[in-house]
Amino acid sequence: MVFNWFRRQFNEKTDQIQEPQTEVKAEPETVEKPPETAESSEPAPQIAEDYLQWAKAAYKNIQKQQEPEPEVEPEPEPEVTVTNEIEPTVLTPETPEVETVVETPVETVQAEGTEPEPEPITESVPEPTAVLVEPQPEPVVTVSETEAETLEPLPFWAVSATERQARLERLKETAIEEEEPEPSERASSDPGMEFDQMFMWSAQVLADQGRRPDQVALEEITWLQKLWKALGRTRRNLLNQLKSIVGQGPLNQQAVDEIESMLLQADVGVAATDRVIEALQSKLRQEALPPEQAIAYLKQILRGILEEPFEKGYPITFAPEKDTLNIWLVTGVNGAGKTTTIGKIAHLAQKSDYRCLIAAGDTFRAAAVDQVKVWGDRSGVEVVANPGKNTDPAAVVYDAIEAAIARNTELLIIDTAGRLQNKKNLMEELNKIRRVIDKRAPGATIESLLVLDSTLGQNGLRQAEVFSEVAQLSGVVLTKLDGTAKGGVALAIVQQLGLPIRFIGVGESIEDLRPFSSYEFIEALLSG
Ligand SMILES: Nc1nc2c(ncn2[C@@H]2O[C@H](COP(=O)(O)OP(=O)(O)OP(=O)(O)O)[C@@H](O)[C@H]2O)c(=O)[nH]1
Repeated sequence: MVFNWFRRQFNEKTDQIQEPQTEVKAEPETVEKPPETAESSEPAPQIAEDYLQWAKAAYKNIQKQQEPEPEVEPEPEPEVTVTNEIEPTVLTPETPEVETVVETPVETVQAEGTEPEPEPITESVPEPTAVLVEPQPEPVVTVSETEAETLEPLPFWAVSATERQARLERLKETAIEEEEPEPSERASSDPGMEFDQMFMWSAQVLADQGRRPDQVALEEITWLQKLWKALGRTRRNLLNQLKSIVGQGPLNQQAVDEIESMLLQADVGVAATDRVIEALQSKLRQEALPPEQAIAYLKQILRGILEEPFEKGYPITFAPEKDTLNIWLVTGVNGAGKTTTIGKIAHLAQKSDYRCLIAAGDTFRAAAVDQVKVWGDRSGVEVVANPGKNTDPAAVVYDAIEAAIARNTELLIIDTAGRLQNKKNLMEELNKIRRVIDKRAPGATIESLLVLDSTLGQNGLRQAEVFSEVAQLSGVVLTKLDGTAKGGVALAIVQQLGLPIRFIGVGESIEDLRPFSSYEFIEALLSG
């Protein structure tokens, strides 16, 4: 089964008609919700029961997804080599014959301190200069064996009661005699269906967005739990203060002042904080807000800020179009997490059934090129790179487009300059890359993503402003949200730049990046 993360759609590889799932806007009001949950945010017991029913149905559906495919005579699956992280070899003419594209690397030596002379983009196809680095084939193993190795065993709550019992037996045999841990708070009285609170929170977030239990995939629940954990620091800071502020009864001016300082501490930034305070105060003038509704209203204001770019014309869905060439330029200062992000997006594209290719266009440092190759190996995506030092990025892009066209690639991810020292050079380099694309792939859909380190807080904003002036950005990738207690910077960035956040990174591993959902982000910040 393929889960298209870019569209959060669930396309089983059967001819079963999947009801297309509309892109869920973050405002739950705009999405059908069980009527009883339309108003209050605090589920009454009856509503909790609804969530529980929903969770049970989702859990059963997830279990069904995990069952091995029924034994049918499938056509022999092509053997897939899954490569682990190993040193790639740069293909050079001496490399033993391989079927990939091998170019004679052109060693260009630049006089010190001069930018390489821009090569004239001639009409005739120039001697290609980049090489295609294929991950070194490991001893061929079938994907299923590898999946078994690399996939974490299913979480405790996602296996059947018998499997759970078996695991407990195995644990007891090997466990050192210890106090039996207090069972975590159960969200269900039914012994056959014991969910932890995290599963229930994930289920509620999906149910509130109008998702049907039979549309939910295990990897969505897993991601929501990762998001919840990653935002833990920011949530604890915000929620503890918020509950003590709104807990004093209907919101008053003093409470609003305290909320203002709380938001500024969370790096929401002055502009976005002013908007929140203004909205709260005008609401105050209309009606007294009891605690739960005050928090629910605050969530709504914050979501409104994060979704404003969509009202200004940015598309809600940010997904490569199938069966066409999409080119995503990735930019950002070195250290922001650009290379890691490229590897994660390539991995997500692979998982979502897109044919993907990476171009190592940040040629300023050889180390950056090598790093992109390592992430190419990790994600199983080929990398087009130029073995020369400080070569012309446009030449790498040119060859990458050639390779992409030859392979019917659907998503070409281009790593671009990571330096900000000289805005003019950066702008020229990015414009030249766009000219090459316009010339070699005029029909391609081009997007440009800025990778920002969320731990930089307000300093990241200044960086973002410079890039947004020169790079015609489609959106932002916010990294390292797991590393900061100031997740509020997301609001500051959207408010300041008017750009949507497209992806968030919550860890160093390849699974730690997913498309951004303002609803889920705010729920993970302010629920609990
Ligand atoms: N905790 C955490 N670390 C991250 C995340 N994204 C990237 N990193 C780490 O941040 C560091 C920099 O990431 P890179 O991808 O190398 O950054 P870069 O922008 O390519 O910078 P250069 O490598 O200098 O070109 C690495 O140690 C990454 O593992 C994230 O979401 N969370």
